Amino acid sequence: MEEKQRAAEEGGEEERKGWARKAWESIRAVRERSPLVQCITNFVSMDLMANTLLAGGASPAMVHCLQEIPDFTPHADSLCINIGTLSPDWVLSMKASASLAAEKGRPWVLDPVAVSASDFRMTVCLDLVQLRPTVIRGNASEIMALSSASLGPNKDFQWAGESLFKGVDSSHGTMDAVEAARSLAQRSGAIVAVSGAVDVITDGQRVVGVCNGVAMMQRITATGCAVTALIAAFVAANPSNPFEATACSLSIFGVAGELGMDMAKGPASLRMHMIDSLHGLDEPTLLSRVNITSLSG
Ligand SMILES: Nc1ncnc2c1ncn2[C@@H]1O[C@H](COP(=O)(O)OP(=O)(O)O)[C@@H](O)[C@H]1O
Ligand SMILES: Cc1ncsc1CCOP(=O)(O)O
Ligand SMILES: [Mg+2]
Repeated sequence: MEEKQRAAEEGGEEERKGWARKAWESIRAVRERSPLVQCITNFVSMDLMANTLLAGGASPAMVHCLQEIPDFTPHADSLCINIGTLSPDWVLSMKASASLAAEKGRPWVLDPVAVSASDFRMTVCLDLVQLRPTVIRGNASEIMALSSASLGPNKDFQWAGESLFKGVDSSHGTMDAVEAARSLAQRSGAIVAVSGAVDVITDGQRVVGVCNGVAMMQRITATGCAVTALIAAFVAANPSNPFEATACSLSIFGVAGELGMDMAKGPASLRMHMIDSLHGLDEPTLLSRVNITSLSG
């Protein structure tokens, strides 16, 4: 019995080390290739998102003007679409850009911020899901609401508590969202990532959990938006495996949060130290801290 337990623990450590190695290779690829990431994002997140991309080794560009999309999107290595401060003219840009990215075979990532805040937001998000995002990253409440709505209006199946949620912060834990995420991934063809204390990533079959980060990250606005953009950079630089790239980017962002927290006095200084830590992340630190494990076969 003891022997079996030891073997399982050793297996777990071997798996963790394997993921840590992948995480290091994936950030190296971002640093080497410096992918150009086009962001159509909310006003709140623009600064943190651009600085997170730069600290991670990517090149951010906040370009949302409809007239610029045909010239710009084909040159971007990936695209991040975030519905946080939505308005009708931006929806046109989002759809044009997502269609072009898909046409060119470029990855694009969707952040369904506060998707259940209004019918308008939900309808736009469902339309965007039809344009086949490579990755969808939201918090638990957002993924549960989007997954439920994507089943269609006549389906009587509802995720518990989903209708109570209206704001940008989650009122659910990520473990409540595993089945919703898996179901959304299967129906959309996207990798679905649910952020929280344990980030959950699924391609509809495999499910992994990322146990990095600190709770204080939730007290800084736009950390979720920023990690979605980081996913877009990682998927661009590691195109052959978007599932692994997504898990690695969430883990790396979490590690930056952990390192930043060692120096921070509160949310404002954590924001600064997190960016510094992401920029300075080295191989030994990453190899010892990445904490990704399978949650199912
Ligand atoms: N309780 C927590 N412990 C550790 N990390 C967390 C916790 N809550 C959120 N995070 C991290 O903070 C980042 C933003 O996630 P989250 O707050 O869920 O997104 P959003 O801002 O979209 O609601 C993610 O990298 C996530 O892993
Ligand atoms: C506060 C707020 N309001 C509209 S978008 C936004 C930022 C949300 O950022 P995040 O989803 O990363 O918490
Ligand atoms: Mg969010």
